[in-house]
Amino acid sequence: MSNALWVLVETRDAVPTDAALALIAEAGRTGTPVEAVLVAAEPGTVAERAGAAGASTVHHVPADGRDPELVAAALAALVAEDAPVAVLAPANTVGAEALGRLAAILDTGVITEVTAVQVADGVVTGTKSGYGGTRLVHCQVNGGLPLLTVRTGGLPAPAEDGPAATVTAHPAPERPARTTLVEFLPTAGDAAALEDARIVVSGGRAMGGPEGFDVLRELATALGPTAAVASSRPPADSGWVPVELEVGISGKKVAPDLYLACGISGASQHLAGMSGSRTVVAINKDPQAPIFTVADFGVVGDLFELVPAITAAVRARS
Ligand SMILES: Cc1cc2nc3c(=O)[nH]c(=O)nc-3n(C[C@H](O)[C@H](O)[C@H](O)COP(=O)(O)OP(=O)(O)OC[C@H]3O[C@@H](n4cnc5c(N)ncnc54)[C@H](O)[C@@H]3O)c2cc1C
Repeated sequence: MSNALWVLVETRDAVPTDAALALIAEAGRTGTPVEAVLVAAEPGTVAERAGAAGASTVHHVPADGRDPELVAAALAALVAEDAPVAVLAPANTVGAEALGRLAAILDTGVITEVTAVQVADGVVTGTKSGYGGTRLVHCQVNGGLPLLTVRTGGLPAPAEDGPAATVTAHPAPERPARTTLVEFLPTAGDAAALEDARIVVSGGRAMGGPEGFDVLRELATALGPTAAVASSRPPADSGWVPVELEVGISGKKVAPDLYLACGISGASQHLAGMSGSRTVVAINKDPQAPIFTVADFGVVGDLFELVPAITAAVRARS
């Protein structure tokens, strides 16, 4: 059995995502050796970047890493050769589905949406929010190989000062027959940015329509490329923004450094998607709005006056 934590590394245009590199560094903070698993046509720059972030080895499987069924099959074949201490993946669409499938293949448990990982005496524990975002809980897998999806938005960027990792080549998995990925459709640009964003500017029903989100996009643009726009459920349900921008129990789970909730009341279903955020700032006209109970900083006022003023202040500083 390998004594390492395995981290599933995703790439965009053959470059590892910031989320994957941050997850390698988070795994390294447990004091356990870290190895990366890359499912992609070519290793690209992953050996250098993953090594610099703290991985000693990159297990390279030449297959389409955007297909969760292939990723699960690749991981299952690797685990059969050399089982790790645990497998970690970013808590995004591919990571969640791939580890869910892997759990079914290996008959083990998967802990989803964790915000921190600990390893003590070989036992892996994931910290996650529970009970609608009102509590933090520690979870462990009983018996089988622990699988964990990790929210990466709030993880610090790695130092990237380590040596390049060794690349170990593995054969492509046999294609599982249950599904065929026919075509990748483009997602909204906003949606692609949300999962890795360190700042999330989120709007609720108070935005009033699609054009209401313009003030949030202007603020996100002023804050720079690490900022992205999100929404509560009503704007997504009403078609004001793409459904991929919805945050909550039935939407995306985000854990950025800063979550700015604008005109969002703070329903438990929404809190479940953003309670892992490091700092929450809320703007709401109603001083009794429940969002203020979870906010680190609250501003009672009209978002259509306050948000443009914040944007102007950010632009003035930069
Ligand atoms: C099964 C289920 C799943 C759900 N899943 C989700 C989910 O994943 N995500 C989610 O978000 N919701 C989800 N919901 C819906 C959830 O219960 C709430 O209805 C929803 O979150 C409310 O959205 P909101 O805060 O934008 O709107 P509202 O609750 O209507 O709040 C709007 C807020 O804006 C404030 N406001 C109005 N005008 C202004 C202004 N000009 N300036 C500043 N503040 C202003 C108001 O004071 C109010 O607090 C789910 C519900 C169910 C039943």
